[in-house]
Amino acid sequence: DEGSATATSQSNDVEYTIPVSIGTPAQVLQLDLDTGSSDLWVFSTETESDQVNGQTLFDPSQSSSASYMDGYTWSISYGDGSTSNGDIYTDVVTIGGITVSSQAVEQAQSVSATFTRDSASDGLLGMAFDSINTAQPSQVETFFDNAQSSLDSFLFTADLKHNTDGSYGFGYIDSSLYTGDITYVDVDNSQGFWGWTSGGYAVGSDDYVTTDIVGIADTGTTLLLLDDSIVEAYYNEIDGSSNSDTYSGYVFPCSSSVPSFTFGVGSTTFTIPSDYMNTGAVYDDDSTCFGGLQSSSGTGTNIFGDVALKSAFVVFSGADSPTLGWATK
Ligand SMILES: O=C(CNCCc1c[nH]c2ccccc12)Nc1scc(-c2ccccc2)c1C(=O)NCc1ccccc1
Repeated sequence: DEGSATATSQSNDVEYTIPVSIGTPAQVLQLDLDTGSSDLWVFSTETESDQVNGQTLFDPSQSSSASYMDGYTWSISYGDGSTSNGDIYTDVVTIGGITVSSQAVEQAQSVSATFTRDSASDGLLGMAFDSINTAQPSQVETFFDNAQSSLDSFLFTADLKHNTDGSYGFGYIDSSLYTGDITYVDVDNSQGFWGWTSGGYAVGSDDYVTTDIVGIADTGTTLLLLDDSIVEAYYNEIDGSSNSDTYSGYVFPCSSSVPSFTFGVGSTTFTIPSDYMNTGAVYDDDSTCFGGLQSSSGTGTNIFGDVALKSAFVVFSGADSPTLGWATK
């Protein structure tokens, strides 16, 4: 099979959600497809009611195909400090026309404030590798792994767009979504992520700097998070920029002009346009803007999040030796 689903940009590209059908009859939730984690979890009728804020709740009691996984629990914490946990049912899950008949659907019994506030997302669809799934007493598999036998090709694609809807493809590559060739790079999934190494970077029209940047392709992280040396070189080019404690990152006057950012992929390069590098005004001052490039110090890895991924058509190819494909669009 092959299929695709609309990737809806939420709140100016903070995250991208897709419709996921769960249960019989189908209950459709908007989930944040996240290549940086491996738990499929949903807001549920089991979620603490004071932690729900407009999200659509999955109700296993209304699904004739739901089956409780007795004794199973899950508990996840993300690097930004947000957390969620609960118990697990299996049920039929369909995404972009691809159906997995018995997918572990982790029910949130508790979520942290970040998720409560995020009314645009009814949960996460983890699409990293099974080794970092948090289910106990034993791990459960991702939708991507469970769908492998029914996908024409064992891959999914991301065509994320700036302030508009893009798409995720499953099991096939839609050649109308990109131009030129797809450049494939090796993936190191030893940490459970879509890990890869970029060959270097350039700030605006400055010279390209050849240097290995080891990072992950992460649709679940909004920003591009890189080493301090690169981040400092970038903000040196923006008048009035500073690393703000108040806003926990680099900010600059919204009137400043902002350079593009280029990163290496194999023997080619991709350029993030200037307007993707400005995420807009901070919450309490509309003349101060927050940068799309921020420091990765403290994260344990460089993260090519949505700011970088939406500059390309990206193929997540999950054979035994997984690869990442990048194409211009
Ligand atoms: O967890 C994921 C992917 N799922 C995110 C789901 C999610 C987590 N809050 C969410 C809030 C809304 C929607 C989805 C999510 N990626 C990785 S790998 C390493 C780190 C990390 C480790 C240590 C320190 C920092 C990052 C993260 C991380 O926390 N990213 C989110 C983030 C990164 C920076 C700032 C904010 C969030």
